[in-house]
Amino acid sequence: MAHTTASGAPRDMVLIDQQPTTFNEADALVHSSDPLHPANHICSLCRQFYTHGWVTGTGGGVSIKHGNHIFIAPSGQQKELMRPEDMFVMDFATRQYLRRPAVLKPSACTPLFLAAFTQRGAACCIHTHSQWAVLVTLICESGLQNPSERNVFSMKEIEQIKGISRGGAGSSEIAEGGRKVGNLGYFDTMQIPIIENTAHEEDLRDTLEKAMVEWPEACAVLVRRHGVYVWGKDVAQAKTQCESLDYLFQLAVEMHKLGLKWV
Ligand SMILES: CSC[C@@H](O)[C@@H](O)C(=O)COP(=O)(O)O
Ligand SMILES: [Zn+2]
Repeated sequence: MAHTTASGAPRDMVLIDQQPTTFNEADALVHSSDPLHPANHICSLCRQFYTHGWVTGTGGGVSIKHGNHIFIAPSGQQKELMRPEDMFVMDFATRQYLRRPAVLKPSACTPLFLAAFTQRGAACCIHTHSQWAVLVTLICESGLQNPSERNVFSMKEIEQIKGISRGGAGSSEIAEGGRKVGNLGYFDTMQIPIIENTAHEEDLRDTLEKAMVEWPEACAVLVRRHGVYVWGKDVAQAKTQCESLDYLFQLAVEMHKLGLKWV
């Protein structure tokens, strides 16, 4: 059995740095025997997402909002090897870290995850580097599907579209801002905006927030040549929407190769 950390360092070294002999209040935030506790859940989700090719090579990530606490994985670490004690915990109201593991840095995706929690009332946000998501943004960029839709991915009349909600988070009939909620129907056109990539992940925040405002029904934002951010009112909704979208992105790429139109 490999006794190494997500960064590849011997596990014992990090245990000395990160696990004080006295179990303090900050550490209590990430220790639970409940597999659905956010600190445990992020680790198991990352292991699953790794097998889909969504978070390989340290890319991508996931964050969970639990009450007033935001759980965030560390930056630049192997996502499939995450441990609960590697998690950062932020107070949502004050944006102060309640727990910062020594040595590690919080994910560069943090401002993007916070945008989903703040603007959409989401409780989970997933970022993938899925090749299907990247390819869809490249096909849109080429204008070969629809020259007037380089900044949005549209699809309709595919059964899996019914797995996508309008807005991704919220449970009432009409959410804040007047947008409709509930899932898309078979004859609805699903539209996912595409924003341009930036040199640094955190610099995506302004355009991602703008896209959230301009596309109030979208439950995700594609990032050109990079991946996708998908959110939901809870972990289950964020995860299943991410799965449905990845299915649709792959299908779209295969349809494109066959010369078929998406809408
Ligand atoms: C392969 S590096 C990818 C990163 O630059 C970034 O795009 C990403 O998704 C993960 O950022 P991280 O700060 O490691 O959580
Ligand atoms: Zn990324």
